[in-house]
Amino acid sequence: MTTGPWDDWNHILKIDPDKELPEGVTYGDLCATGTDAIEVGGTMGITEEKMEAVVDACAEHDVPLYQEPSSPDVVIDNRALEGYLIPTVFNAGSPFWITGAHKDWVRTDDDMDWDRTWTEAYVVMNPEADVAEYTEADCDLEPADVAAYAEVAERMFGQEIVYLEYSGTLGDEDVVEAASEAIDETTLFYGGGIHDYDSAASMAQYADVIVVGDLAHDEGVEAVRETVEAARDA
Ligand SMILES: CC(C)=CCC/C(C)=C/CC/C(C)=C/CC/C(C)=C/COP(=O)(O)OP(=O)(O)O
Ligand SMILES: O=P(O)(O)OC[C@@H](O)CO
Ligand SMILES: [Mg+2]
Repeated sequence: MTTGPWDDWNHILKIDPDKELPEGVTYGDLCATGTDAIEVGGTMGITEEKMEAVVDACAEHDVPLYQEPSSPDVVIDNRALEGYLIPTVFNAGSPFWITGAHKDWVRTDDDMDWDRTWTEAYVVMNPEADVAEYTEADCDLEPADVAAYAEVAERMFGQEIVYLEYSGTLGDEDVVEAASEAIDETTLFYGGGIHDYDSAASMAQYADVIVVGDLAHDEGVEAVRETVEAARDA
């Protein structure tokens, strides 16, 4: 299976263009936390203008930048981006979030930049998160269900990334462990509720890459650094 830059990552910082930074914190400070990559994205309130502003603010700093669009109309064409990580939600309630939005996107673009485009096979796990409501995800899943989704993603759909998304709450270790055991070459991303060294370590023991989001907006740089350290130690 082809590999990607994420093979060498431990930590991603996800910056939400619709959220403020804590007082005194700059995008440059967040780029300098030691994170391996920055994903720019969020579910609600996203516009091209907000996306551009964050990408431009991070562009001069030495960290790979990726856009993670929540819909085709917010995809931006910005050379500072290494590329696009496009979600597809395996447990979505509507096929629109599995292949429909993707079809619409490709249909409107006659010059797709495939060399910079990858997919992330999401399994959305927190029913309270905006992303669960947005995609009408079926979050009522046992570890064995999640493991099966992960195996299907790798073996049947050739996905290079499986993303366990607990956005806003810390996940169940048994679920993350089951998913990690179900896949071989595919890289396991885990995101949701990571807020300190220990919570980062608990997920990084099973996930290949941990994704930290709201912490950057709520707490700032030191808290994010702790999670980078945990990801590296794992
Ligand atoms: C085909 C294209 C270009 C886009 C569609 C991509 C899809 C299927 C998006 C589905 C939704 C999704 C998985 C978005 C990714 C970003 C994400 C999960 C953000 C975090 O969500 P929350 O934390 O719930 O949202 P807020 O923090 O904005 O409330
Ligand atoms: O904001 P948190 O809860 O850290 O979640 C990170 C990321 O998985 C959200 O898409
Ligand atoms: Mg969020």
